[in-house]
Amino acid sequence: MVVVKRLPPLPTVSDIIRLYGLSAQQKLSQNFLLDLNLTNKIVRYADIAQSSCVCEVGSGPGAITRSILNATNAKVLAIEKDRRFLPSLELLSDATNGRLQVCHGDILDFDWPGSCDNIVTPKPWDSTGDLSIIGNLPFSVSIPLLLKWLRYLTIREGPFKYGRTTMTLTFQKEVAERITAPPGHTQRSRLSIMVQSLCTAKQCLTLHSSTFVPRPKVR
Ligand SMILES: C[S@@+](CC[C@H](N)C(=O)[O-])C[C@H]1O[C@@H](n2cnc3c(N)ncnc32)[C@H](O)[C@@H]1O
Repeated sequence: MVVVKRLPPLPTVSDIIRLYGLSAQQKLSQNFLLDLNLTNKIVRYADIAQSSCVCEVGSGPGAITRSILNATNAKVLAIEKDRRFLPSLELLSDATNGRLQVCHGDILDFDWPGSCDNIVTPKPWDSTGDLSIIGNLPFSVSIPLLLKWLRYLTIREGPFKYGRTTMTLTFQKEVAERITAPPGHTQRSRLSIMVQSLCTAKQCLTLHSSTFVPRPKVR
């Protein structure tokens, strides 16, 4: 039986936002999830219990981060571009005895080998790897990031050199529909073909815009 060490009592994510004065910035697509029941559900869909390392893209105030830390014993790399979130993420890191590592930077330039080679054991390409990726993606970055990762997939580089990597990511609804559209579907596009030729893609959950704070202007 695997015993998962849960986080000690902490201020709520809403308290963290208030305490640190973390107003959302539209230019960084900051739309936060504050409901831990929902972030727990997202993490359950991600099925990361067996992963030894979980990379979270854009941790922000850390609700998904907390859910990952409560659900698994994995090492968590929180990649966040906005330095205003670093103190609150470091606070969370202290509560985990360093199981959470905070990486300040842009996910588009992330040094995968430098950050993961010492933590993740490479597996054969066709078997489940020890690395998982999760993220409530900044909408402004989601398509360039996906295209960059598809390129990495073809050469088995970046996050894809450790075996099969599970990615659980949020996209705008119409982008998710394009990614998963089967042949003949009205949303079938180049994106559907590129993604589906390299990955198994499925839509797990539809998040209503009212679940984000602030509410995004897109669907
Ligand atoms: C939609 S918010 C999600 C925040 C948090 N994970 C949540 O669910 O509440 C996107 C987060 O990604 C961060 N971000 C934006 N662009 C980024 C980039 N290029 N690299 C890393 N993080 C980025 C933002 O600062 C923000 O914290």
